[in-house]
Amino acid sequence: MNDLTYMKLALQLAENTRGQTSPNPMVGAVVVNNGKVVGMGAHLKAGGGHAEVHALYMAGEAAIGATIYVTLEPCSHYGKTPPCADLIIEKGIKRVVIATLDSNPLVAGNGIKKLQEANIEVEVGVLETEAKQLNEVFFHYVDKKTPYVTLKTATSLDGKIATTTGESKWITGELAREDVHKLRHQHDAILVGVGTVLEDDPSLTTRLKSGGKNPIRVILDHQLRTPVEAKVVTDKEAETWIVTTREAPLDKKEKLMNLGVKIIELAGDKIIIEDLLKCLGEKSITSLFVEGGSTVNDSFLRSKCINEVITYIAPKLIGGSGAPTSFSGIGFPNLGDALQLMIKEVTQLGQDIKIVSIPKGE
Ligand SMILES: Nc1c(/N=C/[C@@H](O)[C@H](O)[C@H](O)COP(=O)(O)O)[nH]c(=O)[nH]c1=O
Ligand SMILES: [Zn+2]
Repeated sequence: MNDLTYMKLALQLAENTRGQTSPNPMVGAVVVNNGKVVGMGAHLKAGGGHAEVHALYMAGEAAIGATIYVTLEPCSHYGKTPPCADLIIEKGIKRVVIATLDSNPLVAGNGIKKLQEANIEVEVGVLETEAKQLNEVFFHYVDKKTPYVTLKTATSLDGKIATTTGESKWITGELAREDVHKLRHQHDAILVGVGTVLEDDPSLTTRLKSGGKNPIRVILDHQLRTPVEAKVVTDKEAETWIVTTREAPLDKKEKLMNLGVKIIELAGDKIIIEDLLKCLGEKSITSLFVEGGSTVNDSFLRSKCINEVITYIAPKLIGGSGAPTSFSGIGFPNLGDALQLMIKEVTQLGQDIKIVSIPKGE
């Protein structure tokens, strides 16, 4: 067993908390003494104990002279819990192996400095790429203060999201749709346009056999056309925020607010995606799952604010020039302006293909 083995275990512990630690990063820690794992832990929720605290608590006396593997630099500032760097020193740890530094420039390196001043051996960069990938949403949010945007589409082989008569249930199969619900669980918020609310009356909740949390539902609706009897208003399954503009009629605003909907009014008479993301970031939304429809997708596409695209393709041919595709609106008239992506992953889910891609140059 070596450093890689134990850091892989720490990364696995962190990965399994995906969707429950926001707005904090996912972190895993493993304490090893004389070739034996004597403690392990993960940060389970924001405000809860950090991974190192759980692992050191489990290790007890066995932490003396041991090595701790942590996927992110131990914190050195008093947040909701005392600094882990101090605890590591207090518990007698001899060596600290860290996968990656904290991305917050205010704290990066302070934890390490504290440890080295206490004559603890520190090594940084073990499985660094994996650790950065694990928390790419967190690092993006710390850096930009806006949510990491994942745009998802589900189409037939000929790129349709519905038939010419608007029928769309379902294009993709069980496994692909279950995968979408896992993504909903992992995101702080899910976003659709009012067109999708009017067309599908979606609930936008997470329905997984193993349970899962419902993301906050964000509806883009600049004239406030969302019906008061829509599921997202009446089902009380999750918070619903409707983003609108000064064009919204006052009486409709009051009616929806009385039904528990949060109304976010942006300046101007149309919704600018950059302003929307800034506003959501200020409300601690670190990850946003854009589930369409085609008008909203077009606005995000042209805003160049997409961080990841997930495309599900079903082996069906729907046809019909009037059948909608995943992006409508004006798009990019010049091919040279098209959003160039890089494919990161292609998997098959039942009969459907899932493609994960990111904008080139990300
Ligand atoms: N038509 C399809 C989708 N359609 C996606 C959206 O248009 C739907 O309104 C939304 O998923 C409905 O949300 P719900 O009510 O919470 O189930 N998405 C998919 O992955 N496959 C499809 O075949
Ligand atoms: Zn900590």
